[in-house]
Amino acid sequence: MIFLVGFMGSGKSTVAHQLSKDLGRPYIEMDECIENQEGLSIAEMFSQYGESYFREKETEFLKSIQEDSIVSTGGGVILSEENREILSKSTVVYLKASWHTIVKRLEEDTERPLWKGDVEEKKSRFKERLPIYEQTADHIIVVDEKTPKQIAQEIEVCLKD
Ligand SMILES: Nc1ncnc2c1ncn2[C@@H]1O[C@H](COP(=O)(O)OP(=O)(O)OP(=O)(O)O)[C@@H](O)[C@H]1O
Ligand SMILES: O=C(O)C1=C[C@@H](O)[C@@H](O)[C@H](O)C1
Ligand SMILES: [Mg+2]
Repeated sequence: MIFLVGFMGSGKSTVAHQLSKDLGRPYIEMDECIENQEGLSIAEMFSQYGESYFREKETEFLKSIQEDSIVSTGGGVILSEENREILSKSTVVYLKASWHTIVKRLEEDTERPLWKGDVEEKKSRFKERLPIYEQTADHIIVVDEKTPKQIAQEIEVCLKD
């Protein structure tokens, strides 16, 4: 299993798709799978049942993955110790994007429940998570100013080591 982790907008979904094509391996979009299982969007889960409900579903989903695949995780997957424990049994790649890159990419976004409101709040969430992504990762790939193809190729090199 290869887990791609990183903040919202760091390119996990985009790069997972590219890697999957390059390596001929299946990929899983965690957020989407949970939404399908629950029959609700993430925004609806947050508003109807609260963030903790979504976090429980995230852990259940991680535990249930069987197929050896490339997993595009949710941005907050590294928050729980239990999740980090599960991730540590596989290869974890952190897509490290700068704050500037994230803001540029999510400028138009209205869907992500944790990308709303006060900019300082969002920035402090970003800063708080940085060290956790780094500690959880086996490989750190800086993604700023790179194409998805370049990023996938860098990952492929790391995976060979
Ligand atoms: N290397 C890149 N260069 C330019 N734009 C990119 C790159 N990677 C992703 N993007 C764009 O940035 C936005 C966010 O990318 P993506 O949805 O892949 O991020 P994510 O990490 O999966 O986010 P989330 O955690 O919210 O699911 C998309 O509009 C995507 O097209
Ligand atoms: O960063 C986060 O905490 C999140 C990121 C998204 O991928 C979703 O998993 C959800 O919106 C929460
Ligand atoms: Mg995504």
